[in-house]
Amino acid sequence: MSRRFGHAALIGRPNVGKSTLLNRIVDAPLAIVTHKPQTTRHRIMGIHSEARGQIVFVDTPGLHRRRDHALNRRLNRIAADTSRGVDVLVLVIDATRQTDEDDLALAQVAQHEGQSILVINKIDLLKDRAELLKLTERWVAGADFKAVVYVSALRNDGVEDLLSEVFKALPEGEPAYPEDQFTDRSERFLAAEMVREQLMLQLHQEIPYGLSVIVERFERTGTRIEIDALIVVSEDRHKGMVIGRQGQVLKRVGSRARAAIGELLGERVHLNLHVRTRKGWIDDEGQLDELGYSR
Ligand SMILES: Nc1nc2c(ncn2[C@@H]2O[C@H](COP(=O)(O)OP(=O)(O)OP(=O)(O)O)[C@@H](O)[C@H]2O)c(=O)[nH]1
Repeated sequence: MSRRFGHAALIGRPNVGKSTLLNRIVDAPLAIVTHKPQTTRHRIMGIHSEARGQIVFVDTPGLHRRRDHALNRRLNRIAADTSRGVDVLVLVIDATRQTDEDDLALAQVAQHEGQSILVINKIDLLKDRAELLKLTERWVAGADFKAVVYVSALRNDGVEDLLSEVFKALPEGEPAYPEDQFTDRSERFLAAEMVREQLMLQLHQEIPYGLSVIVERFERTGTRIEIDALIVVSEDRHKGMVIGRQGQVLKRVGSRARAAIGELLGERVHLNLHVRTRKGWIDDEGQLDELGYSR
């Protein structure tokens, strides 16, 4: 059997479960997952390798209706750029809830020249199978999908079916990455994302949007990895919230992130966190560059 190789983009509105699905596929906490929408800000690749071949999955930030911040405009552009030039578009929707932001993603599928697959995710939350049929009929009418796959990323149901459908849609080809590599991202980047994940879990709704994490030092000493990470907030009053009374919040973030990074990399980690205010960074093109957001 000849092997297949290609790229598949996961698209869909924020919070439908794209990151959870990507983590299932690569079997690692690669894309950060929280209960808050707009978590994914960067383009992340997850590489799946097996006997049938290799699929490079590209996770994209969910498309946003609001274009009033420079950050949102960049996120929408990354999502649109990513879906061009891939072999397969995988549109993910939430079985329990659709909004007009899903229509933005559907329009992207309708324009795509390659093949597309529809993933109806979170089926664990759906009690009535008849609902699922109605939902499917409605969505397949909107674009020319090669397949429809029912998934619960949370319970790891249907992920294998999705992989089979993607392989069918890919051209023959040899793997481009070593078989043990599961992402294109550096360990440094993954460490910063894990600190950001913990911050988002610990803080209130308002702050995480204006918050970024930079790893300033990532160094292997004999027995462990030493990491210095800087947390950037956009307002002074947020600094206190990140630190918490007697440093409690920051301490909790630090110990959980340290454990998560250690687990992902399989090594002992020492993590130092610092907090600094940079006013208005989410609207400042220069600071967005510096913080690593691609243009
Ligand atoms: N019940 C259930 N919840 C799910 C499932 N998949 C994802 N979720 C939850 O849905 C929420 C959003 O998941 P994410 O994976 O962050 O969604 P996303 O599409 O990557 O969101 P953005 O990063 O904002 O684009 C999280 O709370 C997940 O735990 C599923 O199959 N079933």
